[in-house]
Amino acid sequence: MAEEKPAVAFILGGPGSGKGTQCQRLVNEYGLVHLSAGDLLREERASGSKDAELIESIIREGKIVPSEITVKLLKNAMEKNGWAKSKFLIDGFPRSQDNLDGWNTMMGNLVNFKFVLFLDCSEDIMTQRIMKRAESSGRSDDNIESLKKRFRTYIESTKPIIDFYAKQNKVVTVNAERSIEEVFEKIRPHFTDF
Ligand SMILES: Nc1ncnc2c1ncn2[C@@H]1O[C@H](COP(=O)(O)OP(=O)(O)OP(=O)(O)O)[C@@H](O)[C@H]1O
Ligand SMILES: Nc1ccn([C@H]2C[C@H](O)[C@@H](COP(=O)(O)O)O2)c(=O)n1
Ligand SMILES: [Mg+2]
Repeated sequence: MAEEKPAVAFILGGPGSGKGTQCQRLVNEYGLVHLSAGDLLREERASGSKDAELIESIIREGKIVPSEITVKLLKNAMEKNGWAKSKFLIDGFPRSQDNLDGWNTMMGNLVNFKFVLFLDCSEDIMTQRIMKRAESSGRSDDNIESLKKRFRTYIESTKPIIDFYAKQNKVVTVNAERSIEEVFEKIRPHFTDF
């Protein structure tokens, strides 16, 4: 019998829109598996692998790591979590056409892609949140110079991916400017049958 395909939702939005925060809420509520592409890249950087320096320079510059690296990390993490048994929230991916092409080539036929959750938030609010987070996060890209570059990358490379999925009616857009609880209440119904 053919193996069941894991359900996948992509969670997208600008830096500080609340992707990680809302994924954690969904994990607590529905037992989904949260995989943050950024977290996996930071772990890979910390492991000192051959890609570590490249990942660090790209993260600091607010650019996007090549899909060969990121898709492999995501696939490994999905396998570790139990391939077909799990339902995955993939946070911060695909962030570019290269990410999307790499995913389609390596994973397209292996998963049951459901939809993109887009957390829509103004740059002003995202800046306030990231600068607050910077006080304790220790992230090398939580500073105003890197943040400006991340916003540029978001507009130039990630927004077109969200638009691409929107044209196929595959995007659930949620206003992410409200409190954590209010945002979660808007998101929750979309995951009851996920
Ligand atoms: N709705 C909200 N209202 C107020 N603060 C929020 C809200 N959502 C998240 N935050 C706070 O904003 C900061 C950024 O949130 P989070 O890390 O979830 O964003 P993100 O989209 O994952 O960002 P990044 O892309 O940089 O990883 C955190 O400190 C978080 O506690
Ligand atoms: N698909 C991805 C996701 C993340 N990165 C890099 C570049 C981002 O600025 C950084 C942090 O990601 P976040 O934790 O903010 O989601 O990680 C990437 O290159 N490709
Ligand atoms: Mg995050």
